Amino acid sequence: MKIYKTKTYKDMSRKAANILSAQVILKPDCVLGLATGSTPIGTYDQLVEWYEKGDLDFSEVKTVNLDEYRGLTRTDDQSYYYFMHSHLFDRVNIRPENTNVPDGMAENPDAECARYEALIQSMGGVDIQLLGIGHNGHIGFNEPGESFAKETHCVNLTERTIEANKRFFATADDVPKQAISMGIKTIMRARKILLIASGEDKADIMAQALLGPVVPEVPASILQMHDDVVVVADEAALSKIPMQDSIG
Ligand SMILES: O=P(O)(O)OC[C@H]1O[C@](O)(CO)[C@@H](O)[C@@H]1O
Repeated sequence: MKIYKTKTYKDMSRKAANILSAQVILKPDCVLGLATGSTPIGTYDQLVEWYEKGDLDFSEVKTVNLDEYRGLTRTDDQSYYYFMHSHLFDRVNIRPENTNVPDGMAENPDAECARYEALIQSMGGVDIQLLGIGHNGHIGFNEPGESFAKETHCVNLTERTIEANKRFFATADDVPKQAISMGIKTIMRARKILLIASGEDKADIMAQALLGPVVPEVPASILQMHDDVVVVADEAALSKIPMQDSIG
């Protein structure tokens, strides 16, 4: 595991975008695994900036997103489909047909999970998977206690996640109670994983995830078992991890 400590959120975003860009430049038809949440927004903004300068070409890039709420339409501004289009897909030259987000409106969610998992495999797997981390250690929507062996599946969101995400909705009651998410097994199959985190409120969980025991109660702890993980986080998020290096 390689850990880059940056001074600020902006530096974190630039470094993360740098790592994703390197993947796109080295393999123009790569498969990027993408994430939502507030943390990756700066990373996507940086990628867009470099694209606008002519330094990046997404015309052959394919993407698969980690997760999607159940019950939100694509036009709902809180759906992850909408998020990805507004923060990245509609701002670069990626082909819409090369982007993939689970269908949260699928009538048969189990069939949708199976379709999505098969799709990822048929694309040849994920070259680099971007991840944020929840305060309870979730990655994607894999909540504490879930088996590490799961592939794409339907998830019941925890109260803590609903609480954390209610800031994006009118009330906590409006936050969907379920989601479709890549499982830990799916995530761990990615050839490279890029975990990003920012802010003091993530310091405890980052220390638990990176230094604590590998247990389903801290889903992100499984990343210690992956042989190509890069962590990019700001000083605040890494403040409970003893280390020297700092960039940016
Ligand atoms: O980046 P944020 O907003 O702190 O969210 C952290 C995690 O929580 C989620 O938004 C889901 O609750 C994930 O998509 C994300 O990785």
